[in-house]
Amino acid sequence: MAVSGPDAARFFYGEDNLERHDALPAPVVDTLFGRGVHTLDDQAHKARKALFVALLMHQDGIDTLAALTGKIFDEAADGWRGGKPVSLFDGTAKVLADAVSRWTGVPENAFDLDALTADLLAMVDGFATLGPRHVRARVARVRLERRFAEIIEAARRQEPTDTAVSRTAHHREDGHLLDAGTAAVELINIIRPTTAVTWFVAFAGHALDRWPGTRARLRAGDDEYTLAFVHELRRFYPFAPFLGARARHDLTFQHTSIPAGALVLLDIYGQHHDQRVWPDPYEFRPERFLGRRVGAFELIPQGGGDPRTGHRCPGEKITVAVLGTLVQRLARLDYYLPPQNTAIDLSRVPARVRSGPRIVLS
Ligand code: HEM
Repeated sequence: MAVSGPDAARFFYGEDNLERHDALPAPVVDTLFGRGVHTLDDQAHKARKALFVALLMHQDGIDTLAALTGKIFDEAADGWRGGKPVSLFDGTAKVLADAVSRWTGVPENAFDLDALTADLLAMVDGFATLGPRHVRARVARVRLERRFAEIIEAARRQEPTDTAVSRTAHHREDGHLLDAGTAAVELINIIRPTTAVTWFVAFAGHALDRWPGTRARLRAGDDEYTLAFVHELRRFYPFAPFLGARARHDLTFQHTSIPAGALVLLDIYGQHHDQRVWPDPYEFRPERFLGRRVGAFELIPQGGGDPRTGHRCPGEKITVAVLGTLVQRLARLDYYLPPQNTAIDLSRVPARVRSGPRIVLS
């Protein structure tokens, strides 16, 4: 059963209504998420989630990652100059994979950066599609889980430090370390989705092209407007289309019965384009977020409710901070879009800008 709207989100995240194990299709687990925190419930979820909250929701750490990403983006953009078209998508993905690897403390020579970036993108790009992209996603997951398990084992042979690699390696539940494979899955659950912010940077390139009036306040470094722009990006453009969970017992939602075990889908895209919540939902208008307090169940590209206790994404603050830094930098770059097809390709999940977009820096 599909449900939509803030009341549906409240119901979806309501204590004791739904559970996650067995809710995600195997093709999604075997590519995008791995067998980790996304599939846990109750006490097991609480214990695992504590690790992510500690690693990802600390303001100093968020600021450090955003600043590092900005610095690496500036260096990369210098290399994009010279008149040749560059894919904003590919260029940004490499910046993000580099920044998050350094921030989490992945040993410097553990990966070839291009190969790592390609594998991280493949896991996101192929989870919802059968065929070659899906095969590529599975191969990427197997390869990265194996390599990250080695990195976890190496970290265990060293004194604990403050990095995410070390803290994941030494994280204990019920007094026991996680097996190295599971610890690897959870480390990838930080590195992969940070790289996935690429999709939204590409959407920002699309938005700046379609609505050039949005550029000035970003360029000026107006942080309040930048936050509004980032929220509007995450509302307007499609990313995760829906979330799934199973009814723990017989339930009723808005007079409709949901039998125990039934799959409940929360329609994210539908909620973000519901005009009762967002007037003129198909207009890209960052101003709608200025001065607006966003409720915990209204804007849900990364889930709803409380990320500390429920399944809501613990990386949302990181996403917002990193995107804010990058969209301001993008707005300040002097570039143009050569002729290309910038349509949003909805046949892909996640959708993406068909051409990248490709930009030319002067
Ligand atoms: C492109 C940006 C991102 C999007 C669209 C996104 C979206 C989501 C969604 C929809 C969920 C599932 C919520 C649920 O099951 O109720 C989720 C969970 C999660 N996300 Fe993100 N995310 C993003 C970025 C990040 C980042 C940057 C990190 C880490 C640095 C991260 C780490 C996680 C983790 C660990 C979970 C599992 C939480 C749990 O099951 O308790 N995500 N994300």
